Amino acid sequence: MSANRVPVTILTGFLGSGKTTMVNHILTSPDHKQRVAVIENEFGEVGIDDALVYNSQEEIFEMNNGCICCTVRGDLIKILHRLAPKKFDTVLVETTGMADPAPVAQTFFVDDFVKEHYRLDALLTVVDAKHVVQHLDEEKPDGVENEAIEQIAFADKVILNKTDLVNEQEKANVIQRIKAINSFANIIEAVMSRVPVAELLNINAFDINRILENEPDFLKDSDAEHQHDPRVSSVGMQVEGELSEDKVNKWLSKLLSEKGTDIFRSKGVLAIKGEDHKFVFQGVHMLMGFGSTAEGRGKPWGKDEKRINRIVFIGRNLDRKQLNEEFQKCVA
Ligand SMILES: Nc1nc2c(ncn2[C@@H]2O[C@H](COP(=O)(O)OP(=O)(O)OP(=O)(O)O)[C@@H](O)[C@H]2O)c(=O)[nH]1
Repeated sequence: MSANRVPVTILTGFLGSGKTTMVNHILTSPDHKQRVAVIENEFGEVGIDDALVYNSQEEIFEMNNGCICCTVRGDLIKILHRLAPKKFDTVLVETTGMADPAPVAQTFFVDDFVKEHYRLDALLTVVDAKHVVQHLDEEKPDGVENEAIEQIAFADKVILNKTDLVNEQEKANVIQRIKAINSFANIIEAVMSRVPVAELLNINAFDINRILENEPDFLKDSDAEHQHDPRVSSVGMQVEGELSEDKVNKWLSKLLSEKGTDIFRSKGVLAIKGEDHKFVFQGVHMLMGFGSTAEGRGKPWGKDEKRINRIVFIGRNLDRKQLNEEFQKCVA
C-alpha cells in the first residue's frame, strides 16, 4: 500500500443543507494551499450544480447517472482511477442529498486500486438546523431507509449549518436530536457552511471500528440495492428562450408557498429577458432566493450560447406534467 495515499472527504447532508456552499467555501478559502479535486453527484436529470460551483483552478468531476449510492461500484471508482495520476492533495466527494453514505464509504474498502491510492479521511455531514427535524421525523414506507438519519449516524463530524435561521431553543433541540442518533460525532455550528478548512480536510477522523460496531456487514462486498422512498423523485426540466422575471417570480413564490412542504429542494439556472447574466434560483422547502453570475459565481451567457433554462425539483408526489406546463408559461 502506498505511503502517500490521498485523503478523501465525503460530504453528505440532506437536500439543501449547504454542501455546495461548503465546497465553494473550501475552494475559495485562502487559509489552505491544497489542490482539491471535487467529485460531484446529482440527484436529477439536469445538471445544475456545475453552474453553482465557483470557477476555480481545481477540477470538478461530475457524476449524473443516478444516485451515487446506487452507482458507487461504477462511476465513482472510474473517476478515482482517472484522478490518481493527477496527484491531488485531497479529494472531496459531494454526494446527493438523497444518498445513503454507507455504500459511498464502502467504495474505499472494496476496490483494490482505490484502497491502494486513497484513504477515507472523514465523512462530514452538513445539517440544516431549520429543516432537519421534519426529515428525521418523516414516516417512511416499510423497508425504506430514512436518509437524513443515516447521514447523521455515519458522520465523523456534523456541521450544524444555517444556525442563523433558528433561535437558541430550536438549536438546542436539534443538537439533542443529533446526539441521540450519533453521540460520537463532533458538532460544529456554522452559517453559510463557513468552518476553518483545517477542521474539514485531512483530519483523520474516519474510524472503521466505530462503523463496524453499527454495521457489522459494512466491509462485505454486497451489491444489495437499498430502497429509496418511491414517493420521492426529481423532476428536471428545460425550456429554451428568455423568461419573464415577473412570471417566474410569481410562479415559484406561489408554488413553494403552497407545495413547499413536499418540495424539499429546487434549483435552477435561468435566462431572464434582457439580461446577459445567468440567474440562479435556489429553494429549500418554502425558502427561496435568487442570485446571478454577476456575483462572481459561474459564467454569464456566452455570446452564441443558447438560452436554455434548467430547473429541478426534488420532493414527494411531484406532478411532472403540471410543473412542466407552468414552467413553459414563464417564457417572455
Ligand atoms: N440562511 C442560510 N442559508 C444558507 C446557509 N447555508 C446555505 N444556505 C442556502 O441554502 C441553499 C442551499 O444550499 P446548497 O449549498 O446549495 O445546499 P446543498 O446541500 O448543496 O443542496 P443539494 O445539492 O440540493 O442537496 C442556498 O440557497 C444557500 O445559499 C446558511 O447558513 N444560512
